[in-house]
This record gives sequence, structure tokens and C-alpha cells, in this order.
Amino acid sequence: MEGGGVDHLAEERQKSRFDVDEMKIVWAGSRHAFEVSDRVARLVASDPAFRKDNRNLLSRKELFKNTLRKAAYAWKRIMELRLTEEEAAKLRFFIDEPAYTDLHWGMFVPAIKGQGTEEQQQKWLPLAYKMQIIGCYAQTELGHGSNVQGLETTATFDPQTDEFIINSPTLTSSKWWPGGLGKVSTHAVAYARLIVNGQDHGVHGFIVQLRSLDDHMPLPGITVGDIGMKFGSGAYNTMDNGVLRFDHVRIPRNQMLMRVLQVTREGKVVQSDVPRQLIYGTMVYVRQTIVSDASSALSRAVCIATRYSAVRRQFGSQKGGPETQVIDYKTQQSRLFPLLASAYAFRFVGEWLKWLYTDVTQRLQANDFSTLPEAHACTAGLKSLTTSATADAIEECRKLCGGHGYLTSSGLPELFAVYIPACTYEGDNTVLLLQVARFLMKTVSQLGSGKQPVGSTAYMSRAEHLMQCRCSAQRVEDWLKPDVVLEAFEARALRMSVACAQNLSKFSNPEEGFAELSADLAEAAIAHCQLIVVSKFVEKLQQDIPGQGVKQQLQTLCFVYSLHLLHKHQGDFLSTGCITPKQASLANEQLRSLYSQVRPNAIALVDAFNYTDHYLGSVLGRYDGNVYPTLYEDAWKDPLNDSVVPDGYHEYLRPVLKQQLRNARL
Ligand SMILES: CC/C=C\C/C=C\C/C=C\C/C=C\C/C=C\C/C=C\C=C\C(=O)SCCNC(=O)CCNC(=O)[C@H](O)C(C)(C)COP(=O)(O)OP(=O)(O)OC[C@H]1O[C@@H](n2cnc3c(N)ncnc32)[C@H](O)[C@@H]1OP(=O)(O)O
Ligand SMILES: Cc1cc2nc3c(=O)[nH]c(=O)nc-3n(C[C@H](O)[C@H](O)[C@H](O)COP(=O)(O)OP(=O)(O)OC[C@H]3O[C@@H](n4cnc5c(N)ncnc54)[C@H](O)[C@@H]3O)c2cc1C
Repeated sequence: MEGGGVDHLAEERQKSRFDVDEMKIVWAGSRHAFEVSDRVARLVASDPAFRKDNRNLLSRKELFKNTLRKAAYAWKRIMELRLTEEEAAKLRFFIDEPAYTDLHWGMFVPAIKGQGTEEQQQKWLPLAYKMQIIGCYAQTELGHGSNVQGLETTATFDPQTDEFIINSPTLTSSKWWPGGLGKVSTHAVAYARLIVNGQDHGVHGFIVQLRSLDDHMPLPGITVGDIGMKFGSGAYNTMDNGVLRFDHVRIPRNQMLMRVLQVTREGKVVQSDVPRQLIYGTMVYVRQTIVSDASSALSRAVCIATRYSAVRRQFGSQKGGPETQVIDYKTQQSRLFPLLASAYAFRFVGEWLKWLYTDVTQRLQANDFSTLPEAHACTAGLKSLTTSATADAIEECRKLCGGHGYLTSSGLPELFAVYIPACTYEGDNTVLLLQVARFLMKTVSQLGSGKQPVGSTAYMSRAEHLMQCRCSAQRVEDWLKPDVVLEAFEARALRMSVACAQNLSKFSNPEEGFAELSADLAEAAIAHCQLIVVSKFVEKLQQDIPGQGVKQQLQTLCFVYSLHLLHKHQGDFLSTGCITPKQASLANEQLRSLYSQVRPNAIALVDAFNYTDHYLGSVLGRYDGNVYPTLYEDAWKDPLNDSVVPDGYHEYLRPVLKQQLRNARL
């Protein structure tokens, strides 16, 4: 994407055998999406106000103030340039700094939209859209995060005054973690147990004002602050994750979000037709966006590692010629290319999940709740699968870059520190896999009952065949047949689920059985989710994809993704009898040959992400590959090099040296 200067990767770019510009459009999702993304990326990269190369050097206070400045400036630009919602979202993406606005737009607004009545939406959304109020999502407490039903904050209805009294009865009921809460939010959607006439009606959302709109001071009864520094310097410390306590704070009755359940003026509790689970709807929405974010974070790390692997040379010089590019080592390829393929795979499954979410939202509006369990299982499972894989992949990319990957200027340490909490927030990844497993066990228990499995479990309707089929691969080329690959993944996923169901049936208490078998259940859930990713990649290839060689590259990546999973999890495939050891070995042979096909296209495949050097934020991942001079110059910019002799020399270094001198003379 960058222009000018010597291109050290030019030769690599000439090797590619496909139309990179068309691939950029496939990656972006459409020509329109590409144009928006490209324009906004350049806008951010060219504006010095969005500089980010100094954030590791700032103290927490400076860092946070700097984030406030950037967010305010971004909002000003959004207004001045009259950016659309899509453009504004891209602007926040390319600014590349976690901020309170993520939670305001990403959770506070969606919570009101999803759980508020029409009237409540009309009242609160215009204020939020104009940022006249700033909100956060205050669910997690010091004592409970995963177990939402275990939350302790109470919202007790007072019929005398027509108000709810929001209270934190214990230390562990303190809200703990919400982003944007610590120092910024004026309002929260706070989750609390609804108590009416002494009866507990479970957890619901309430809009609570936290701070004065005049002087930003906390309102009476509110104790609020930041929970402290998090992993890494810079990184997620731009966010004010907060603590919040309520001391009998009164809010009007109409500030309970009442789409799912209403409390009348008389204190009557009325359940609407909408299922209770809709209270968890904001999490479904965010989990869906996290899957697309995974492909962004992963592609970024892979772009850095791939470009650097083409620049870096070690060993293998022939007759004084250049040494071998490390990207040509088969071990480097077998570690790097599956990650490149995963970035594309997660992109396409993210697109599909977005479609699924839009579809379920439209159905919910028409009071059709039938696909909600499927949407929950898919978003929970894919969030878990893609974030775990991406967190591991960023660390792998750091190792692929050798020593220089450990430098902050590689961009990888900060990316890792920012990304890893994705395995925890919006649902701990293991807890989410167990939700998928429950869904799978329910589906398996209904097989043979006449109820046909649909959606992501439709393959289970062919249970009779999948439980006994034998893989037909006999030659290396057979592993390039989508049907052969898909059937192996379907059979493995089904057989693992059925084995769990059979083991569960041996327990008289199903909950006890579920707890005992939970590790196996989580593995069955992973197998099911991997099947979804593989099948959505295969489906993508059935579309009309223009551009010379583009489809062929995607086919290669699809098989790299599938066969590397098959190789990594061959224990599952073999123990369930889905493939034989000979077939596993043929698949691995095919995988090796696919790596050779990816090799000449690797640089172009990461160029297709269309990342600016500003967004990548990496000396190793520079578009022009001019790594060494930049690393060298950057080192001298470190504040430690401001003086030749370090501060502290006279107090702490010189006396030691002098002491040694005296000791030596003795
Ligand atoms: C260098 C780089 C710099 C900068 C980079 C820039 C940007 C950063 C990049 C990326 C950032 C991107 C995004 C950031 C986004 C987010 C981060 C910020 C905020 C995070 C926020 C949060 O974490 S909010 C809190 C989230 N909390 C959770 O997820 C809690 C998890 N727990 C639960 O969801 C539930 O309690 C449970 C599902 C585990 C259990 O529910 P419970 O009711 O107790 O029990 P069950 O009996 O199991 O379930 C009952 C039935 O309900 C069904 N169910 C459960 N959940 C749902 C649901 N969500 N939807 C629908 N249905 C659901 C369940 O299946 C059961 O159904 P049955 O039919 O079986 O009865
Ligand atoms: C950076 C960040 C931002 C966040 N932002 C917000 C926010 O804006 N708003 C908000 O409300 N919350 C937020 N959170 C909180 C987050 O949603 C919770 O931390 C998350 O849901 C995990 O819950 P927990 O901390 O209670 O983990 P725990 O449930 O205590 O997990 C601890 C361990 O126990 C295991 N475990 C727990 N239950 C089970 C089980 N049933 N079976 C097997 N194993 C289990 C887990 O796998 C994990 O290994 C944020 C968290 C982070 C890190």
C-alpha cells in the first residue's frame, strides 16, 4: 500500500501468480468496503494527530490522556467530514487504540437497542448517538464474571416512589472490569438482580447515571474508579477498566430495560413473548464482531512475520552468494503458512457469522426465536476457537521473527498484549466451548426423534452414514477433493459428540456426568467449530470469484487450513476411525506440496490485506522491507540513548567500578 523508496521485496512481489488488487477486494468483502477501508486507512496514516509510535514510552496518566485526546479528535473529524457509520467504525479501527468509545458504540448502544423498548430507545439512543452521554456495559463483578446468574448487585423496586434502588450488598458485588467505566462513562447499562415484592426475578439490565453531566463528579451513592494497570506497557492500558459500587442509588422505574420483562407502576412483573436469553443478546452481538477482529489481528501478525521472513537471511550461502531467506526453510513454512491460511479462513467465517447474526436479528424482530440457540452456539464457539488460535498465532509470529520479534518496534509484543484478553472477555473460551457442547449434546439426543438438525449441525442428519463411513482418499491428490476433506471433518466431529453422549448416558445425574466429561466435551466442541470454519471456506470457493488466479490461491489456502488441522489433530481422526494412518500420511504429503505452492505468492497474499505501515506499526513488517536501517535508526531514538553516559552513572555505577578497582589492587 505504501509508495516511494527502494522496494526490497519487489522481487518477491514479481513472483506472485495472481491479481493482488482483486484479492484485496475479496479480503475487504466488496469493492465498496475496500474503497472505504483504503480511504480511511490513508486518512489516519497521514494525520500526525494519530501518531502511535510513542505510546510505550508514556506513563499511564499520559497514555490515558493521549487516548482521550485522540478519541475527541476522531469525533471532531467524524463530524467535520460527515462520515457514515461504516466510515466512522473504520476510523476507530485504524486509529488502533482501545478506548472508551469501543464500549460506548460496541456494547452500551447495542444493549439499549436489543433490550430496550421502543420508547426507551427513542429516549436514550439520540443522546448516545450524539455522545451527549457516554456509556459502558457493567455486568462483571469482583466475585462473578462467567456465572452471570450469580451476580449479586440488586435492583429492588420501591412502589412508594416508582423507583429501583440499585445496591452493592457485598464487596464481591462491586462491578469490576467494565471498559470505559473507570474514568469516562457518564452512564452504564448495569446488570442487577431484579427484586420485586421480595421476590428475585433474576438478572436484568438497568440504565444508571454515574457521573454529573456538568462537572463529571460521581453522583451521590456512586463509588467509581480504575482497577489498575494491566498486562504489558501501553497496550490495553489506554482503557479505563473500572470498579463501581452502588449505595442504594435510586433510578426511575422506566430505566430498567424492559423488552424482555416489564415491571408495572403497581409492581406487577409481566413476562413478554421474548425469551429470557435475549438479556444475553449484547454478548452474542459482540462475540460475532470478535470473530472478524480475530482475522484482523491474525492477518496483521502474519503480515509482519511473512515480510520479515522474506527479508531475513541465515545460513546456506553458496559460493559467496546470498544466504537463504528464512521463508524458504520448510520448518518456517510449516509454522507460518497455516497461520496465513487461518487469517483468510477466519475472515470468511466472520463474514458468514455476520450474515447469521443479521438473519437472527431480523427473525427476532418478527418474533421468530427459533434460531437463537444456533446463533448462541455459533458465536460462542467461533469466538472461542478464533481468539485462542489468534492469541497463539501472534506469539508464534513473534518467534518466527527471531530475536527482533521481541523488540517493541516489531509491533508484535504490543499486539499480543492487546489481543490476549480476547480469550477471556466476552466469555472465557473454555466456558463458551462448554455452551457449544451442551448444544451438541441436545442435538445428538434428538437424533432419531424425527427432529431434523439444521444450520451448523445439519451434517448430523447424515449420522447413519457418518458413523460408519470410511475415508476414500487413496492418493495424495485425493486430499484436494473438498468432499473428501469435508466428510473427514464431519465424521470426526459427529463421532466425538456421539462418544461424549454415550459416556454421558452412563451417569445417573446428567450434570455430574457433564462436569466429569467436560474436557472431552470441550474437545468435541472444538471439532464441531473447526468443521464450521472448513465448511464456510469451502462454501466461499463455490462463489464466483473474479481476478486472475485469485480463486486458485484461495483453494490452496483452504486446503492448507484444513490439512494442517487434520495433521495437528490426527489423534482425533485416527482414534475415531475417520482416516487410516496411511491416509494421514498422504494428507501430510499433500500439505507439504501445498506449502511450495504458497511460497511464491506469500508476500502478495499478505499485501492483499492492504495494511498501511502506520496500521502495522512494525519495523519488521514494513511494506518496502527496508528493515535493518530502520531498526538501527530506531534504536538511537530510545530515551536511554539521549545521553551517552546514563543517568545514575555517578550515583550507582561509578562507585561500583571504583570499588572493583580497589579490590583488584588488594
Ligand atoms: C496494538 C493494537 C492496539 C489496539 C487494538 C485496537 C483494538 C482492540 C482490538 C480488538 C478489540 C475488539 C473488540 C473489543 C470488544 C470487547 C472487549 C471489551 C469488552 C468486553 C466486555 C465483556 O467482557 S462483557 C461481559 C461478558 N461476560 C460474559 O461473556 C459472561 C459469560 N457467561 C455467560 O454468557 C453465561 O452466563 C453462560 C452462557 C456461561 C451461562 O448462562 P446461564 O444462564 O447461567 O446458564 P445456562 O443454563 O448454561 O444457559 C441457560 C440457557 O440460555 C442459553 N444461553 C446462554 N447464553 C446465551 C446467549 N448469549 N444467547 C442465547 N442463549 C443463551 C443456554 O444455551 C441455555 O439454553 P437451554 O436451551 O439449554 O436452556
Ligand atoms: C480486558 C477485559 C475487558 C473486559 N471488559 C468488560 C466489560 O466491558 N464489561 C464487563 O461486564 N466485563 C468485562 N470484562 C470481564 C470479562 O467478561 C470476564 O472476565 C470474563 O467473562 C471471564 O469471567 P471471570 O473473570 O469470572 O472468569 P472465571 O469464570 O473466574 O474463570 C477463571 C477460570 O475458571 C474456569 N471456569 C469458570 N467456570 C467454569 C466452568 N463452569 N467450567 C469449567 N471451567 C470454568 C475458566 O475457564 C477459567 O480458566 C472484561 C475482562 C477483561 C480481561
